[in-house]
Amino acid sequence: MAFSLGAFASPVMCMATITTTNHNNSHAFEAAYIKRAADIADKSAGFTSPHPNFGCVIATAAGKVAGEGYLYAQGTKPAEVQAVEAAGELCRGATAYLNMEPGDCHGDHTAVSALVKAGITRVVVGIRHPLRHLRGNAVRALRSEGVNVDVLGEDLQSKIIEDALKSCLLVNAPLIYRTASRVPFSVLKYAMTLDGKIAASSGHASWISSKKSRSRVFELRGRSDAIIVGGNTVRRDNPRLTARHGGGHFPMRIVMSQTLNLPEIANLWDISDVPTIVVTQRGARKSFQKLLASKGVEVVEFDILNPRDVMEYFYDRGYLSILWECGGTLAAPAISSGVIHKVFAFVAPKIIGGKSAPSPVGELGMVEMSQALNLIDVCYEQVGPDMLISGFLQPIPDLTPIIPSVDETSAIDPTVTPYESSIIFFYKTWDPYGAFSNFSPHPIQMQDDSGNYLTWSSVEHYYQAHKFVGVNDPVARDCVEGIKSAKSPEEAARMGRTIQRQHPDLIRPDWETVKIDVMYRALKCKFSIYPHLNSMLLSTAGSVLVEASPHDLFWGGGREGEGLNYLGRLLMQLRSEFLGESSMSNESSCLAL
Ligand SMILES: NC(=O)C1=CN([C@@H]2O[C@H](COP(=O)(O)OP(=O)(O)OC[C@H]3O[C@@H](n4cnc5c(N)ncnc54)[C@H](OP(=O)(O)O)[C@@H]3O)[C@@H](O)[C@H]2O)C=CC1
Ligand SMILES: Nc1c(N[C@@H]2O[C@H](COP(=O)(O)O)[C@@H](O)[C@H]2O)[nH]c(=O)[nH]c1=O
Repeated sequence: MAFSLGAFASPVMCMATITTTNHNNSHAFEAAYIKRAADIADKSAGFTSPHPNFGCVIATAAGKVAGEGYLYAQGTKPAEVQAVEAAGELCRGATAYLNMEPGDCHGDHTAVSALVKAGITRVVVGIRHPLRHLRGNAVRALRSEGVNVDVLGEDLQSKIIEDALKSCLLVNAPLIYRTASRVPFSVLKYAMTLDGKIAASSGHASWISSKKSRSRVFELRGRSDAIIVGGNTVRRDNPRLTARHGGGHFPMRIVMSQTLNLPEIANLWDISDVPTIVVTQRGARKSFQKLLASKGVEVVEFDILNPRDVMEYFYDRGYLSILWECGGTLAAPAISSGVIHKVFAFVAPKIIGGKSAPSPVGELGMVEMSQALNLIDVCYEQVGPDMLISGFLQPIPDLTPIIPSVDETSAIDPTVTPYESSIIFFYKTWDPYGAFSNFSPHPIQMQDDSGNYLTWSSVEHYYQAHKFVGVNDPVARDCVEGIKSAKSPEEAARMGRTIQRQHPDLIRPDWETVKIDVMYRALKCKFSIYPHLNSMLLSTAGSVLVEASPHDLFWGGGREGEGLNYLGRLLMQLRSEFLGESSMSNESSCLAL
């Protein structure tokens, strides 16, 4: 079977290759059905936003497709329900293939109960739901109903399965990127001549790419929530930016203009078919803002108009994917601020020349080829006479790990089952598990290098001060004393971090290698000498512990599990060690208070 992944995920001449082995052969059917589910899920791209694209294929034990379905638009019948209805009685004992674990926005488990009631006995899931509050729920619910669930990459592993898994990631790439980066998934698209120009030096650009390529652009538009251009493109091209002939939905149009020095009459101000939003600098041409408002064009002012702030704003408004069709002036800051995830470049076999003719990306401040940004997962596809080159600027984020990697989980704590364990988040001291925070008011007594026991007001005091311990400099010794007598853990943290930033020369040279051990010793003392803390830690056995710091990506878990969560890991390691000991023992370098 051969299925295409659609415009954002074109399979044509992709760099990834599949090597077939015996193991792969046994997974070939599984992979084909999952790819089919991803393929039909892709049909709704643009319509389901901000929901994911869901597809479901039901196959009988004999390998016959009995029913299919995909989520047509948000609020419509779930893919699983449609597939079950189509398959009818053939569902009994059949396998359902889902490109993504179903969500459960309304709390009614519609998809799960449809599969269970229909008599499906096995479900193969492409990827777990990317949103943390939904991730794992449906898989757990199906398993608790006795359905055999296999998740790609977890329960099924082979090269061919990896490839099918990738199809599932690609079909919901916008949601995955949006979740990880907290900006909408952004694609920069441009058409350029073979000599790298997006217009003649006069600014004339219609047309560089062929009609076939431009039809492809309509498709890309139809998969996006909005299209962005800069002020110059509006002044020069008077674009419409509609998805005409594309068959997709009609995206919003967004114009970024600092000056608002824009024409009074423009195609984009005609909002009879699609709305337009103009984003601008606060206070820019108030009279023009009024004119736009009178035509029904929404104007949004920013203190400083830049791509990142604009993208964060549209993230908050729920946008999933954005197509940038600007020129190089705006494309450059969009790339350098890290908001562009994917590039679609249509290269036409034409040469226009011209020293001042614009190119697709303006100044990025790079001076050596070694600084060039390399695209990932590059695809080459011929569209009419043009070549379409597409690829990602940032790798597809891995949202699954919490500890962070599945392989490491059992090494850290064998009581934790990756994916299926509940997660206990802690962060602020007033949270239910706030005592796990290093800021909790639990003094510890630790032996110093000379064997004397010193009291530290909190783990944080001890940790921050040890950045400067052993440095042969009176200023470093003062830092240790200053942090030790800080009035609160917050103050200790502030002092330690500020001095580290301003005087990196005062930090002990081995800090990066010893800091985990420093923290481990302090935590071991804290959880050894306070019996109620020890019990609290043991009571969490089997759960993943995550410090829910959105900022600290080393000690904390980050906003969406992207952090390394070293504090959570150390606590799980300690828990495992305590559970392995018959009685609580005190570390020799730590004294009970
Ligand atoms: N072949 C192709 O694929 C395409 C070709 N073109 C061609 O390119 C030319 C226009 O390119 P270009 O001049 O680069 O136009 P852009 O579309 O990149 O627009 C640049 C404008 O964007 C606005 N802007 C808002 N915020 C920022 C910011 N933070 N940084 C930079 N600019 C910002 C400014 O508008 P303001 O001045 O109003 O404040 C600026 O002048 C035209 O000839 C057009 O035909 C354009 C798009 C695609
Ligand atoms: N010149 C050029 C493109 N230019 C882009 O398309 C916009 C015009 O869109 P519309 O008014 O809807 O047809 C224009 O402002 C610019 O953003 N695109 C392409 O695929 N190929 C081309 O050769």
